Amino acid sequence: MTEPITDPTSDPTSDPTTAPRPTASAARTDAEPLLALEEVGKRYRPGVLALDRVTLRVPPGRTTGLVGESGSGKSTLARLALGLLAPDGGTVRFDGHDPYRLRGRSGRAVRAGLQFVPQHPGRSLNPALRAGTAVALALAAHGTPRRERRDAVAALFCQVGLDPALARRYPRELSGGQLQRIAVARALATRPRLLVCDEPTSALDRRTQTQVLDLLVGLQAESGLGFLFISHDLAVVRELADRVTVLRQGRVVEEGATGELWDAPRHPYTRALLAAAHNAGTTPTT
Ligand SMILES: Nc1ncnc2c1ncn2[C@@H]1O[C@H](COP(=O)(O)OP(=O)(O)OP(=O)(O)O)[C@@H](O)[C@H]1O
Repeated sequence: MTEPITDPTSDPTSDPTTAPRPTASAARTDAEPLLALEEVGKRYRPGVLALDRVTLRVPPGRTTGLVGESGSGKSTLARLALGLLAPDGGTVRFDGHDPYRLRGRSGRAVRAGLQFVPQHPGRSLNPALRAGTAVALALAAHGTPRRERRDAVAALFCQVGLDPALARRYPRELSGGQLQRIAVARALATRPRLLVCDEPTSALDRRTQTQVLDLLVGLQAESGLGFLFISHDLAVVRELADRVTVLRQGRVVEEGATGELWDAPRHPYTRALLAAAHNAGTTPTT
């Protein structure tokens, strides 16, 4: 993004430079967010402003959806949330800590609470390792004793709805849906409080997408996990998000409760995303 962003809307309440920041509505959900990005900016190099004063919060046990088309800054925001990048401006806090500065033993303990579910689990799993070994390595990194790992792997496979026998398979021997469940199992190995899910279902067919979404909903109900759920597809986000932030060219154009945003989108860009979702017929069937 090289030029200042011009907003085509004539609705002044939709303009991020004039509209009130969504603090009041965010504050309504919970007093203390688990993840909070406040007025965050990120510039990769002069002229490439990936994020501009973005505020987004995920309360404990809740789901915040982040939508926007390709290049809007979603993955950059995910990397900031995970502490893989430092912001140029603003603050990022997970459980009160700056994730970029979590170091040492105490830092690792906090960091264990923050995990990632990628878009293409097949690419993030080592093809030379059996699926169970990948999960066991995550358990080992979290300090689970060797003698407990086999049972813990089996329990995690069961938790994500997989037959523990699949732990012996290599990634190439598993379906996309199975790989995504293993990615979730691996993320759960550290008993996280928040999962950052970056397009976790966009590489899956509709039926498998629904199954993975159901899995995430079930995990949240079971263990109070929070999700930052990132997608270009509003229809998918609608399935699980309590609130949605709409990002366009690095700026928040709209934020609100999912149902309200779905029923009465204020910004033309949100309306365009919704229309695209309707036209593509991407609303998952349940
Ligand atoms: N490492 C990088 N170096 C320079 N520019 C980058 C880098 N990563 C991302 N960008 C730029 O920052 C902007 C936001 O990119 P980002 O990947 O965060 O968007 P996105 O919404 O996740 O896109 P997609 O859905 O295609 O993954 C884009 O203009 C992109 O070209």
